Amino acid sequence: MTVSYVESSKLPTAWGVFDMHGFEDGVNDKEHLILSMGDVGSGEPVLARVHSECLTGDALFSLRCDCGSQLQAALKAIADEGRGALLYLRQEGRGIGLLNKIKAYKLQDQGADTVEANEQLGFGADMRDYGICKVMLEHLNIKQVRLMTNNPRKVKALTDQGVDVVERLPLQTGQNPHNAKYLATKAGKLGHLMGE
Ligand SMILES: Nc1nc2c(ncn2[C@@H]2O[C@H](COP(=O)(O)OP(=O)(O)OP(=O)(O)O)[C@@H](O)[C@H]2O)c(=O)[nH]1
Ligand SMILES: [Zn+2]
Repeated sequence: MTVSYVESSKLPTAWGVFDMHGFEDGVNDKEHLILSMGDVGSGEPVLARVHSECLTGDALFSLRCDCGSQLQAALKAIADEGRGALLYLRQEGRGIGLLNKIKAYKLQDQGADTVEANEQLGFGADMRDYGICKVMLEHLNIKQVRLMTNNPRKVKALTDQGVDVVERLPLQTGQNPHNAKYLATKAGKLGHLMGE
């Protein structure tokens, strides 16, 4: 087991008061979070979001992607149900890191799409690893999830490691003129299900 639970506290947000649980990844020293609300360990499937860190979108209001809008929509959906969990995974830039994402953005400014930019830098299109999710979910006794995502590969990655994804819920929000090409590339090259 590479990820270990460290501590929990309350986290009041604009949408309600979440329970924040901190985890430490022993392999790469990354610090991951779950924000949960309600009795998620009761055995009923849990409304869940596995969100990959995007500093520019989540914290800096970037319109280059849809991450910030998806993060807000997921937290609101969980608060509306009064029960759910958001895993916040520190795999910035689809796993290549913030500084490499800036390099990828520069290549995109020069005409590359999000996949081509990663490849020109010597990375795969998507370097993320969801291997820690099961242990994090098990800590809260979550066995079945209703997953908010447009990414079927994320569903498969979780299923492959033994997380029971009983339902996939589209999470389409935050479209704007600046991210139109980005979203089209996700649908065309990365298999994201858009337009539902
Ligand atoms: N390398 C790279 N990473 C990006 C870029 N734009 C966003 N990201 C990162 O992509 C991750 C989010 O992944 P997305 O492909 O937008 O969405 P997803 O998580 O696969 O799918 P959803 O669950 O539907 O949101 C975050 O880690 C972002 O930092 C980009 O142009 N290049
Ligand atoms: Zn983003």
